[in-house]
Amino acid sequence: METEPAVPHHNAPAAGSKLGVHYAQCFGCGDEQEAGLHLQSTVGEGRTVHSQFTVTEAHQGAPGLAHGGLLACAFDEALGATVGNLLRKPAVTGRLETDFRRPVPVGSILYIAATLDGTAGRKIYVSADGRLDAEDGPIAVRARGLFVMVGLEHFTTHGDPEALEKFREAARNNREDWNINP
Ligand SMILES: CCCCCCCCCCCCCC(=O)SCCNC(=O)CCNC(=O)[C@H](O)C(C)(C)COP(=O)(O)OP(=O)(O)OC[C@H]1O[C@@H](n2cnc3c(N)ncnc32)[C@H](O)[C@@H]1OP(=O)(O)O
Repeated sequence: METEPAVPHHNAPAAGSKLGVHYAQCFGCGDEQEAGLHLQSTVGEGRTVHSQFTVTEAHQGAPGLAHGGLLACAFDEALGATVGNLLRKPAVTGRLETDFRRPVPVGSILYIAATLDGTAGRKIYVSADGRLDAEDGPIAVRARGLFVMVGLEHFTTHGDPEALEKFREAARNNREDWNINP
């Protein structure tokens, strides 16, 4: 199947919109996860989303340095937020590749710029660069992801239906519409 350009949903948030927490318990963005990454994201121009993540002592691997797995988590979240908010269709990570180019010290801010690269049927291709301490800082991490669109039953079958209902209620209160039938 040919890859086509990804077209943002007509109700996708406009450039400049700050994206809220999608789920309070999410390790990537949730505000009820004390040691979580607390990623904050804003929609950029075109098919981009910009996210920031401050590396704390809770995120160490080697002393004073971010753990690579947590950096991969930050990219999973940033790429997932890009897919979910721009396409507004439920999708899960099928594949995530990360290149770690520079060490990321505790106290750094990682500036992650993610772009929707294309779609092929249910597959969504997305990639991101993470720069150290400034939007034009040196690239520390690069990632490419393949997300796969799923129906809502993916979450009701495998996840926690009660928590999912609260999530949907919050989305309804925010008047967010999801296309749940990719
Ligand atoms: C309001 C909006 C707010 C939104 C905010 C949201 C923010 C969210 C932030 C959250 C961030 C965190 C996000 C997370 O952390 S999501 C959590 C981590 N991910 C998962 O748990 C997913 C687990 N995997 C699965 O459930 C299934 O394997 C899926 C659903 C992915 C596919 O199983 P399914 O049976 O349904 O489909 P299929 O197997 O026929 O595959 C379909 C197509 O895909 C291709 N394929 C599949 N896998 C791979 C692979 N690894 N490499 C290359 N290709 C792969 C496959 O070849 C096929 O292609 P084709 O043959 O058609 O060409």
